[in-house]
Amino acid sequence: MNVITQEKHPKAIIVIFGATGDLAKRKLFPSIYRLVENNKISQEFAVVGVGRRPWSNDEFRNNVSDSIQTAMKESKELDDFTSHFYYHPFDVTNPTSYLELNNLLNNLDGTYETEGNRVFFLAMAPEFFGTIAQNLKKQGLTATNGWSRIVIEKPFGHDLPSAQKLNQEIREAFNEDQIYRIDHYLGKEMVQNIEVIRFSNALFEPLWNNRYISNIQITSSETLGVEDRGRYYENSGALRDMVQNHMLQMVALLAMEPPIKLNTNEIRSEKVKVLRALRAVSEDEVKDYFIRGQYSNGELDGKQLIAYRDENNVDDDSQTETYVAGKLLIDNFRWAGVPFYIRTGKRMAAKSTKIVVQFKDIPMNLYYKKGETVPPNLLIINIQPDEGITLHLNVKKDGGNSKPVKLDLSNNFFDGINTPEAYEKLLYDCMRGDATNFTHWDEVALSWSFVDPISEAWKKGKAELTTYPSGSMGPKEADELLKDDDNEWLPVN
Ligand SMILES: NC(=O)C1=CN([C@@H]2O[C@H](COP(=O)(O)OP(=O)(O)OC[C@H]3O[C@@H](n4cnc5c(N)ncnc54)[C@H](OP(=O)(O)O)[C@@H]3O)[C@@H](O)[C@H]2O)C=CC1
Ligand SMILES: O=C1O[C@H](COP(=O)(O)O)[C@@H](O)[C@H](O)[C@H]1O
Repeated sequence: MNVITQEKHPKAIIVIFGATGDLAKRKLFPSIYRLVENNKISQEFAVVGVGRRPWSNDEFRNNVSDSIQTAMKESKELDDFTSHFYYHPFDVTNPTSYLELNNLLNNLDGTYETEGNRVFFLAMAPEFFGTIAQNLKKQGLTATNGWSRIVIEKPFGHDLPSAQKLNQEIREAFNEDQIYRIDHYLGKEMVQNIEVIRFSNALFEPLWNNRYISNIQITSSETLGVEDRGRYYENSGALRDMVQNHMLQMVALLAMEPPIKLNTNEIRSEKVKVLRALRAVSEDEVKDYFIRGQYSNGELDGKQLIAYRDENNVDDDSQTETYVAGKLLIDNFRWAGVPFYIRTGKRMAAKSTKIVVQFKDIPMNLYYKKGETVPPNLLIINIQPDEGITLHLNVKKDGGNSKPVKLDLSNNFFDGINTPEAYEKLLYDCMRGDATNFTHWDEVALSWSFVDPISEAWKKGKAELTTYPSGSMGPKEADELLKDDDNEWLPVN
């Protein structure tokens, strides 16, 4: 059972494994800064960074300072803040070094009165997750008077068997309620808003089913290419990188039943039921339900872009997909017959994550001429870069009969554009013991079970790998997927 602390300003030592890396610099340090600045966590905090580089505390603090200046786009005196940061270099595969780390943590515990509370944030490659978890336990770092929690970055495995193995290794050292598996989409303001939009509006919930909804489309497109992550991405592809986690989590939130209570166990259990109800796609059916693509060269905003195969650390003949579109069916009473279309890709025309809920047509067309169709009502949940909701309605306007209009509740309607960063929220939740927006093992396992036959079919060449020009919205084959159902992708930019 997770106990959410009532303490307003939780206190703990945060140990970041991989503190010299990209994630720590771009996301974690600025998030900790904002938590302290906004008085969310106790001013009595300490952060210990672990990496192999032989940095001193001062070098580490300068790196933290740089990261915050870059993220906040301002230069502020940060010495006071960075004085809470300590660096402890060691190779995480060396068990004896954990004893020295423990001594440091015990000392800092005394200095900052953090009551033995520890967050171990694993911002490192997944092959180290099991070793670190086990050493933390064996060398006594979790045996304190306070609480110990472990935060695991993605990817959580490569397929179901590897995820099971990893889970077992972590579970030998930590209980499920101490494990916080990060899916940073669950920390996004508008992803968290899906539940609120659904369950606090009499307008939507009665319509949220196969009687009134025609289809749901989830798009998460990126303009960035694979950047310097070719080595990782070659073994991952868009299916494992985005679909297995972020996309399926959004499907689960959109499709789940109202939980009995808004607590961790009830919400997770409803999401699990959705993942269990996902219609499995057999290897031979994959080509009918999923399209995979890879970006070729192209142009975006006047800039020439190279093909995926020409990126660093990418095979000249790579078969890795940088784009996936799919049609998912949920076999339960609420959703039978309603396709959930998903698409995600790199080097697309726009950076945009949006959910479009398309309602069914009204029974009779009174206002449009014969041959004209009434534009469908749409509820659009804008996740990023704009945050908000847009409702497409038809009203009488400009003296005409009926015209489509948009009811737009965007950023400035909500409380400011500066909604907290996903990592900021998730770190705070973890320190309060709230695991609701982290993925339970059952969700991870079910997601891999769904995704594995797809990657297996692709590995066996059972479906074509198409290409799409960089700067486009993906391969044309993805349009066919919807056309077969008389649907089409609705624009996201
Ligand atoms: N970067 C991102 O935006 C995202 C990253 N992730 C995940 O976060 C994790 C970290 O990613 P990222 O920060 O990009 O990776 P980096 O390669 O930038 O950083 C890796 C870190 O691991 C440390 N490290 C590697 N081997 C050892 C070792 N044997 N002992 C001690 N430290 C070691 C490195 O320290 P040193 O070099 O000093 O040894 C470095 O701090 C990965 O699981 C990734 O998938 C997830 C989502 C987004
Ligand atoms: O987890 C990941 O997400 C990012 C996209 O995240 P967003 O918050 O910018 O939408 C993606 O670029 C990366 O490949 C993937 O690992």
